[in-house]
Amino acid sequence: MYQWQHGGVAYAQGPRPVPIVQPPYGQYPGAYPQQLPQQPHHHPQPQPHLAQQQPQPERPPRHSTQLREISLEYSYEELSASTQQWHESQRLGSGSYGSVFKGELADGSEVAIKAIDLKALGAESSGFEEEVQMLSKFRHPNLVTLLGWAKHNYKRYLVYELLSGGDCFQRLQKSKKASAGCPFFWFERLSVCLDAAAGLSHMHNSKPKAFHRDIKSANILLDRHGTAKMADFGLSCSARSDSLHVTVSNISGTPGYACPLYSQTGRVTEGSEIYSFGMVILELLTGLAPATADKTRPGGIAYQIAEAVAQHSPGALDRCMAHLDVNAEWPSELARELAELALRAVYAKDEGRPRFIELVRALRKLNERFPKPSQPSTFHMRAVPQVPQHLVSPEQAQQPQPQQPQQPQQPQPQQPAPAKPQLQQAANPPVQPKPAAQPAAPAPAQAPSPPAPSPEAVARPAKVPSPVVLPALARASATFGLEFVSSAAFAESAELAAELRCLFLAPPDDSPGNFSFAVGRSHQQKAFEAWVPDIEKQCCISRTAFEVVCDKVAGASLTVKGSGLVTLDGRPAPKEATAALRPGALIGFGLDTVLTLRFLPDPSAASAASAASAASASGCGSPSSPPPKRTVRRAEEEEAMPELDRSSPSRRAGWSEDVKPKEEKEAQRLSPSAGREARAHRPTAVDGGEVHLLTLSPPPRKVSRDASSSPRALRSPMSAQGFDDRLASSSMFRLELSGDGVLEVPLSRRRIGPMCLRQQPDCTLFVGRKHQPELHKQAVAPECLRFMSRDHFSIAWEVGFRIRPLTSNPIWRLRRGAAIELQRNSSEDLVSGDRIALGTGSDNSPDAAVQSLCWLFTVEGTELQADEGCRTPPSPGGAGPRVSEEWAIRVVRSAMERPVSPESPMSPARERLLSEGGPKAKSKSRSGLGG
Ligand SMILES: Nc1ncnc2c1ncn2[C@@H]1O[C@H](COP(=O)(O)OP(=O)(O)OP(=O)(O)O)[C@@H](O)[C@H]1O
Repeated sequence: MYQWQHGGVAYAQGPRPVPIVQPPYGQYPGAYPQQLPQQPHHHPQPQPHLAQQQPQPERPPRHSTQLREISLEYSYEELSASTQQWHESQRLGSGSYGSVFKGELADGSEVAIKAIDLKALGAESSGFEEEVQMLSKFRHPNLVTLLGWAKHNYKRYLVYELLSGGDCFQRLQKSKKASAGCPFFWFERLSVCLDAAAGLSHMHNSKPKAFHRDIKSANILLDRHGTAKMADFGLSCSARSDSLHVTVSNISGTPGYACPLYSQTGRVTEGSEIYSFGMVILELLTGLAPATADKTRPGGIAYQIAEAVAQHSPGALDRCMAHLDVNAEWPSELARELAELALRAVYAKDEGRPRFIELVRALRKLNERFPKPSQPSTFHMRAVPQVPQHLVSPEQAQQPQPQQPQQPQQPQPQQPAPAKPQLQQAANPPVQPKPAAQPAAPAPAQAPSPPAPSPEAVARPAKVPSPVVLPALARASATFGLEFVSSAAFAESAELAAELRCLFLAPPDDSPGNFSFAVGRSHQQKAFEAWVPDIEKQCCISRTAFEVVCDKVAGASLTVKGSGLVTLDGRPAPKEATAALRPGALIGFGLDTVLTLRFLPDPSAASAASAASAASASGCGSPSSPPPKRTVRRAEEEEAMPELDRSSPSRRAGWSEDVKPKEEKEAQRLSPSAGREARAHRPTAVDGGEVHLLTLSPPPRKVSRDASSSPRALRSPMSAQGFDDRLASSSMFRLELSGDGVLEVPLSRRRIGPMCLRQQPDCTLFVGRKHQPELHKQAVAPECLRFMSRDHFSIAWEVGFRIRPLTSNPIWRLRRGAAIELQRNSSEDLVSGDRIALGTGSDNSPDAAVQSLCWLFTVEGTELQADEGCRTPPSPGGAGPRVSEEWAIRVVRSAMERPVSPESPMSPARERLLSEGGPKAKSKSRSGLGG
């Protein structure tokens, strides 16, 4: 076992993924033998440490003249001076060749210098010449630029442009640690895929064809703007003339990424490179490592992707979707398409894999279709000085301070600690994480002066202050607070430890007027984990769920950032929508409201209440004292909150007089009853009659009357005009689950909505076990639940409602008795009264499926008017579409007895019968009844 360092970051104990050496390993996946070499070495022979024990015969360096002709030769002295004599502080990282140092050349340009020891590696296997030759041949924005080289005795140096964003592998690792404050979002990962594919495509489409041979995330470097470039060409080689492959004798690469066919035969093809690239895409999608140290077997290697995704077995796509890296916040549709592409790339047979040019085109299209969100996430906003972010959870202050995201590789000069509010320091000095111990550095000839801050660093905005903790005494100085109200695990705050009852948020002393706080699982990780211990339920809360912007003039507002549903006073707030935050506003998370917090502009009140309730909970309260408000009179307090705030000017600390009327108006609009309602129906916060969108951008769109998708074209059972009008005016719909597989629970527990999508073009409702875990658990019989996908389908508004299946399980849409099977990833229109029948494994026909499990889609205000005598009987689980079998058979028979011409529109009641009638109705409908 050994500690593996990569780019200055120490990773799991155990062997680093090692290059492949002959003889080729057996069958993939998971077939690499346990006796993999333990020492990282890039080139098969000789191994570095062995070479040191048995020195190679001295040979003069070769090919200098030839290299001089193709690339610039630097003097050793210049490189040495640029790196402060190879000072440890300049080391960017180490690979199998040696180390890479950051240097500043005499002209001020920053470079990365790779030092290669030929004595240790051998001239033939160092890859030095290959790299110079290959990189000198190519000039491409997505291939690292080699500026030149140098030699000194048995040392060789490669001088590259400096890519200060670090490598992708490191970036992924850091994104997993919430404390590192370095998220790696889906749009960044997608852009990395496109960039890297473009660089590789350039190599493969050149003449002669060039092969990288070591494609992996660690060899994709990022510049400071996030552009990805392929690096490390030590193993690269070119084909002869027009040949499409090269057969090599030294089969090298990295396990987990290397194509199994290549590792068996030594035959390098574009397909083998595509395979490695496909593994990189899977790695970026899932955050899993293609190969990593196996913690359970000393010296063993775990193939996480092969184990989790089993890319060569049926169902790989669903498994990949189930293992998506939540840190990336992948949009489901994009992730699915990207996963499909990746799985094609790692297809077992070379011929079935796409070529790089295809990959580039497909990735470019995805980049266009899924552009980077217009409003930068909090992570990016942190680079803007006026938007500091403070996390004031006591636990998180114990964690290491976040690093600057754009400069993960660069050794930073010691920065003065950010100023903290004096009161906080006095009362409870925050724990400062100790600086990581530097590895012992060879003593430099002269004590080096600390590296001067780069021009880039000087130009960079002031470092954002780190999260601080507000100790108990300082809480009164906090500007805002988020108070715990209830969660799926805790009915009230008194059940929680006192310090978890309210998050206090405060700007630093030196902050300008406005500031913002990001709220979500990555920012207040410990608090969210404590509030919602169930991991499945935590998935409903985005890592960056929303951002609170505190503007001293305009007041506080909330902007939804994540894809997890956020409700404000029981009303769904679409992504990127901004709403004013009234004092006491209730903020809910997830469709099933797994958590409710209350926004407090002046947390001192909450502090007092928390203290009182803590005292009560711990039995310290005076026996004669009145019961603490928080535990006993929560409902009254919620209602009184806006009133209290209006009546008490002191509670308006930091709020401009100018905004009072607006704020009061807002408080009135979001009436106390809204909060009450949200709490009363905790399992479905969007439940309730009056749900509408908050302040929206862009403004509501007019409904298009496009003939193909207009409600009229869909042959609505309502009078055409009436339907259109209603649809145009209604933006609400609901989904109700029914069928034999549904447990007898009240309607509110098997219903999603009413909710609104229409005014937000990119707002999508996702349905599946992952998205409504509570509803599925409560409403679906366990035997059905077993077969249900985590991602079932999505509903979005695009002129009309559209449904898009996301699962490989069969799904049917039933309309007026006619069933169509929906194809995964292709969308179909959805109109009020449609049923979405879910195949649950055994029920692989629409007839059986609708009987066992289906969603009824209803647009508010367009409910079908059933004929007299044919009304749906009350469902055993409450009002709703569920019908008893006996009733269904009866009404289906009566419906069948009435002749209906296919041309003439059916009566709504008949449609309803057929769509609810079960197997017999369906078989009849296909034989002509349903048209
Ligand atoms: N041009 C560059 N700019 C900035 N950092 C770089 C540059 N080239 C390499 N590095 C960093 O230096 C470190 C070592 O890189 P190197 O290519 O030697 O090893 P590796 O690719 O990580 O491992 P191996 O060579 O064993 O596959 C990596 O962390 C990489 O991110």
